Amino acid sequence: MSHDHEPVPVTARAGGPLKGRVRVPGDKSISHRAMIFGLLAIGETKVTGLLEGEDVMRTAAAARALGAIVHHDGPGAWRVQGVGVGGLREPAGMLDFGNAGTGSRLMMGVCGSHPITTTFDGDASLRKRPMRRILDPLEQMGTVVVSQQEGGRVPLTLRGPKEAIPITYRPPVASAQIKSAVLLAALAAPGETTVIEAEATRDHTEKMLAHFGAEITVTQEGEHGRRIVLKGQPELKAAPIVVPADPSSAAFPLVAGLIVPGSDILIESVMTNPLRSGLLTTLREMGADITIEREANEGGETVCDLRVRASGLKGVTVPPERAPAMIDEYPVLAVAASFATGTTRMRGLQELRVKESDRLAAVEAGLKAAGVNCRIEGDDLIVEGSGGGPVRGGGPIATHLDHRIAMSFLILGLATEQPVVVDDGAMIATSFPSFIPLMNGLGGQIG
Ligand SMILES: O=C(O)C1=C[C@@H](OP(=O)(O)O)[C@@H](O)[C@H](O)C1
Ligand SMILES: C=C(OP(=O)(O)O)C(=O)O
Repeated sequence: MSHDHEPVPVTARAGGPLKGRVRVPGDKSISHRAMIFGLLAIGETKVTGLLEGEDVMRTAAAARALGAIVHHDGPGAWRVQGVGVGGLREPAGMLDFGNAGTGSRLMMGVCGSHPITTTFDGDASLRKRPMRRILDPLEQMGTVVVSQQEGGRVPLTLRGPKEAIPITYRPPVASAQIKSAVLLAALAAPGETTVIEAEATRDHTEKMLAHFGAEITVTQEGEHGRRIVLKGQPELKAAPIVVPADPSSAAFPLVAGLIVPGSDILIESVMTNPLRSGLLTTLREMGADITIEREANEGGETVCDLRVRASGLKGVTVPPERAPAMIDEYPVLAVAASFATGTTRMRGLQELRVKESDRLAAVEAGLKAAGVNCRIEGDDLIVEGSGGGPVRGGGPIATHLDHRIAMSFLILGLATEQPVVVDDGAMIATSFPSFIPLMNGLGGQIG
C-alpha cells in the first residue's frame, strides 16, 4: 500500500445519531515496541491485542530480518522468539518501513548500536521525514552513517560499532521516538546512559524496559521533564505483553460522538496513560460530555470505558506544554473545534510539520476547503467554530499519505451539510485498518 498505490477516494456523509459500543484496535506505540522487545529478549514473548496495521507489520518484518522468529497465532495474538541484546543478525536486504516513523526510528536505535550494516527505507512520506534527530545521538554512541539522503533522510545506511558508547542526551525537541531510539541503542552500551527530557513524552519504552528486566530509573526533572537512567547490556527476558486499546484511534469515534447530533456511544477499554490523555483533558475543558463507566488495568496501563454523548462545545486555548500528550490528536481536535462556539487556539504545534505530512498545513487547507474559518499564526493553529451552526463540507481533501488527516476529515464529514470526500483513504490501514467498518457499525456513513 505504501509504494505507488492507486489513491482510494472515500466519502463521509451525515446520517442519524451514532449509537452503540466499540473497541478500537491495540495501541500502535506499544505494538511496535512489543515486536522490538520481543526481538531483543531471550525467550518467547507472547503478545495479545497487537495492532495488525501496516506500520506494525513493517516492524514485525524488520524483527524477522534481524533474526527473530515471529509467529501469528490468531487475531492480535503473536509470539516472538528473540535473539537477545547483542544477538542481531545482519539483514539480507534493506528494511522497508513503509509509512512508519516510529518503527524506523526505534529500529535505527536498535541496529545502529550493533556491529551490523542496515539500510532503512520507506514510502514517499517517510522519505521526507527528518532522521538527523536520531542520527545525531547515534553518532555520539559510535554509529557510522554510511550513506544518507540530504538532511539525514531515508534511504540511509548505518554501521554500528563493536561496542556502543553510553551517553547523556537531552533531546532537542519533545519526542518519544528520539528518547526511545537512544534508550534502545543504550542497551548495547556498557555502563549508564541518561536521557533528560525537558517535557515528558509517552513512557512506553521505559515501562517495557522495566517489564523485560532492565535496570532503569525515572525521576522528575524540572516542572515538566524527566531524567531516565538505563544500565546497559542487560539480559532482557521475554515477558507477556497485553496491548491496550489505542487512545489515538479512540479519538476518532470520540470526536464523532461529540459532533454528530443525538449521539450516545461507548468506547471500551481505552488506555488512559496520562502521557497520552491530552485530548480527553482538552475536550472536557471544551464542555464535552464524556463519562468514565468502568476502570480496569490491562498490561500495566489503566483503561476506561468512555461514554460519549453529543455535546455543545466551546472554544479553548490549548497550552503548548500539553502537546506531547496529544501530539497525534490535533487534526481531529481541530475537527471538534470547527463545531464549537468561539475560537480554539492550539499552541506550540511545530512538531506537526514533520509527521506523515505537514499536518498544520494539511489541517488548515482541508478545513478551509470544507468552509471552516481557520488560520496558522506562527506555530499555533486557530479555528473559529460554527457555534453549533452548520459546517459546509466538500472536498476533495488532500491527505498527503497521512492516515490521521484522512480519518479526521472523514469524521468531519459525518456532521457537515455536504459530504466530505478525502482524496485517498488507503493510508488508514497503517494505524486503524477497521476504521470504516467500525464507524459504520455505530451508524456512520463512510464509503
Ligand atoms: O514513540 C512513539 O510511539 C510515538 C511518538 C510520537 O512521535 P514523536 O516522537 O516524533 O513526537 C508520535 O507522534 C508517534 O505517533 C508515536
Ligand atoms: C506520527 C505518527 O506516526 P509515526 O511517527 O510512527 O509515523 C502517527 O501515527 O500519527
